[in-house]
Amino acid sequence: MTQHWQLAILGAGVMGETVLSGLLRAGWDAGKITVTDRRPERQLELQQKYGVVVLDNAEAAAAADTVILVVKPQDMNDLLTEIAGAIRPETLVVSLAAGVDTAAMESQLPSGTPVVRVMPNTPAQVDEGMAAISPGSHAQAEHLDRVSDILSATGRVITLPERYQDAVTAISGTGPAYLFFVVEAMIEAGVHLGLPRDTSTELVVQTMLGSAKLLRETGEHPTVLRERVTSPGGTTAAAVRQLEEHRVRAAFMVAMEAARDRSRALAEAARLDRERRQAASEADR
Ligand SMILES: NC(=O)C1=CN([C@@H]2O[C@H](COP(=O)(O)OP(=O)(O)OC[C@H]3O[C@@H](n4cnc5c(N)ncnc54)[C@H](OP(=O)(O)O)[C@@H]3O)[C@@H](O)[C@H]2O)C=CC1
Ligand SMILES: O=C(O)[C@@H]1CCC=N1
Repeated sequence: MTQHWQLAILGAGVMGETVLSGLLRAGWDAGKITVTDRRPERQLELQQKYGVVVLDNAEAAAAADTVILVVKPQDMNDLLTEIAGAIRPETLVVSLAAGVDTAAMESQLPSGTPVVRVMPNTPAQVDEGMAAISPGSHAQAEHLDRVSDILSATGRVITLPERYQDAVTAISGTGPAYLFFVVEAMIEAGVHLGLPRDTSTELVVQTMLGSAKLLRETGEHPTVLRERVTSPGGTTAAAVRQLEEHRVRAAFMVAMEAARDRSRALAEAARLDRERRQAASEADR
């Protein structure tokens, strides 16, 4: 893959490393990717493991055409303040943070900076990621193409209006955790039914993988696939009745609403933090 631009990944924790390792697996040039992180031991680890150059945030942003921000939402205001002076008119800024909207980022960057907001997920670690991307007010098709190139190295990419991003965060961004939770519960249930833990784990993981593949490859509605497993008066009907009685479907609904609301609350907290800083800096003058 020909990589025409210099990339900086600012904040190489779980998700930053997921993007970095995915790009390198896909054949991107390590010499054209710089990374940053807060802790010196983490910086050394990244340098040794991936052979990438580690810089500070402002240096990395100044040298890059595309700057990918992968810090926690709560750390975003500090990071934007740190790099704003290093952003050139042609620099594309990409954020992977939950809840942080493009208007908020644009307000902290030089006027006219193209910004793209992304919600990725960790299955990108095995090239089965799902990412939704949304343009800010100055992002053009070429910027979306560039972000799509980066994320399609590790999975699927869709472009959506930004108003959907809180819901996307609740579904595909957070979703792997719900599925791991279900897997944990099923493994534990298998152990309670008397299976050895490793046997229960193998049965559950392969069932999860096979079911996902069946959904994707047949394109059938999940209700149809579930009905095919449900013999009249059989074991599945007995189990699903219990899931309904324990309101598992309703629990998913409220859990995902809570994730969506938390995404919105993170944006609101960041907004209040910016206003507090603004007021403090005006009081200092
Ligand atoms: N994990 C996931 O499944 C997903 C995460 N995201 C988003 O990705 C972002 C990162 O999440 P995640 O990777 O899980 O979090 P991590 O805490 O694992 O990674 C964030 C990293 O950024 C570092 N950091 C913080 N501030 C700075 C700074 N100013 N300069 C350089 N590095 C800094 C942190 O250092 P330190 O450890 O010292 O704090 C940490 O190593 C979040 O905004 C999250 O919403 C989106 C989708 C999925
Ligand atoms: O839990 C979080 O806030 C991040 C965003 C989506 C998945 N993990």
